Amino acid sequence: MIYAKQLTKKFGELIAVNRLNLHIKPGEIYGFLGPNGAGKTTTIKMLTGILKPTEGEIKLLGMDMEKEEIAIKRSIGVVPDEPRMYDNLKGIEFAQFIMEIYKSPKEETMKRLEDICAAFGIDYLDKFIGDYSHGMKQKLMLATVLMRQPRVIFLDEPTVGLDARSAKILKLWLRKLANNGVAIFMTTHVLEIAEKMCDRIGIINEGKLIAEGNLEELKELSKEKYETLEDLFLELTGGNEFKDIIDQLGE
Ligand SMILES: Nc1ncnc2c1ncn2[C@@H]1O[C@H](COP(=O)(O)OP(=O)(O)OP(=O)(O)O)[C@@H](O)[C@H]1O
Repeated sequence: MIYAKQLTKKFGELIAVNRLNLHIKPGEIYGFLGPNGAGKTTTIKMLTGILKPTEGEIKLLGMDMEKEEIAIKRSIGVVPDEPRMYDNLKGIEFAQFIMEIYKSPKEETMKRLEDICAAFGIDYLDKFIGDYSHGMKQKLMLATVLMRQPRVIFLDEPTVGLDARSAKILKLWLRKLANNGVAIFMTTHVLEIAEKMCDRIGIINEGKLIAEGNLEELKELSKEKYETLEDLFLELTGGNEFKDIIDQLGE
């Protein structure tokens, strides 16, 4: 569903993503973790056709990004960390606009949108997007992606800005989609979410994928037997340099 081979992005001298290999299967929720500036968003941008890689190969749903970019973009769903929408449209107008762009069957998609809005507590489709909070925009963005039923979904920090209820609904919703064969690629800084939600986790640091596997496999990789993903993550990404500071702060 998601395949990347030797994926690399350079910004001048900086290698933001360095020879990344990924292989994500149908029904899998893949968590992509890494410290600030590690290369997560750059990876998502390349995988979703927003940014052209310097080197490497991308295939989504068996299609080659170089040859079938439009067909890929039509088939996938992307929820960016900063949802950009048209402030002068009402929520419902934005949803209809998306349906038209993607040529979604109207009646059926509208029915799904209603169900999603009911689940996420979206009762503001008749109001202008310009008057929404960050979380309200995030939920509308999610709804307009989910209503299209894409087979592959990318989410950049999906729970940021969501209240506890919406975050919980999102987790359940994504698991249901995965059970139906959808592949989900998400970044998060919330390690607890990765631990609870993801079937497999990849850790990127300074552009390189330094570890990958399910929770048990990742724990095997660490020098010490860690109980939590947080401790393991800190070890793998060099965060133990801060151990003294953490000790001073009394943890
Ligand atoms: N358009 C750009 N031009 C130059 N450098 C960039 C550009 N976009 C990203 N970078 C750099 O590439 C590196 C990776 O950035 P990226 O946004 O992918 O990190 P991230 O893992 O998503 O970080 P965060 O967790 O803070 O969102 C950083 O050093 C960043 O400064």
